[in-house]
Amino acid sequence: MKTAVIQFPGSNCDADALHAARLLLDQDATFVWHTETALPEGTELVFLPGGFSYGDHLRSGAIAARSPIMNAVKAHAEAGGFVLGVCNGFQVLTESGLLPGALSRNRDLHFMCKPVHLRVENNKTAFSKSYDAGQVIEIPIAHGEGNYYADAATIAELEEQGRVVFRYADNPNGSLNDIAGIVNKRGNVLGMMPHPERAVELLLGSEDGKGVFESLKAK
Ligand SMILES: NC(=O)CC[C@H](N)C(=O)O
Repeated sequence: MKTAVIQFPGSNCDADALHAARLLLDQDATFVWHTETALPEGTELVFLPGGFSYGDHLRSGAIAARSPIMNAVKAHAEAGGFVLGVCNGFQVLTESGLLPGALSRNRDLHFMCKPVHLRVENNKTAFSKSYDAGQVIEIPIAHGEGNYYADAATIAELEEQGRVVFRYADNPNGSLNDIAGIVNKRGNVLGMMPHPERAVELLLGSEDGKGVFESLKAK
């Protein structure tokens, strides 16, 4: 699966994202700088990595969401292409309107960096089909603003449509309904705060994140 990893000033999980993509999806995965206006020909997956784009100035992901490459990312998503946003990438997706809701300061106002347990709530999506329904996986979080919020109608819609893909087993940040990852209505855009790319080899402590990439590969 041909993958483009978008780099913003302040991205810091871009190398890990590229490594995971090359390991599990496609040797030819490439970086794309945020000032570009087009994705490489034939891109199937856009990977928005974690980090502190623009130093989290204004709000996490707010400036990155308005960078030139995002027009191409939106067009890619509208055409049905896959988009995976992890951590700051999830924040960029909510800020750009590709996913609903917002990520606000963690409940305890601390940056948190630790492995957490997630329950796979929906294993029918292109990003989760290699997991079992209800499977509990261990993937690290590393964020200060991962507290998922949306209005009650949006939360109800996400739940009714099975769009909560990953839920925290032990909510670390105050996210409504323990939400750790959601998909858009069409199912081709996933945002999640935990970092699957940091859990793709046992050397890293867990390989439970591999399923996200293996699901995409099997799509
Ligand atoms: N690892 C990350 O992507 C950090 C995300 C974000 N800037 C935060 O701290 O909330």
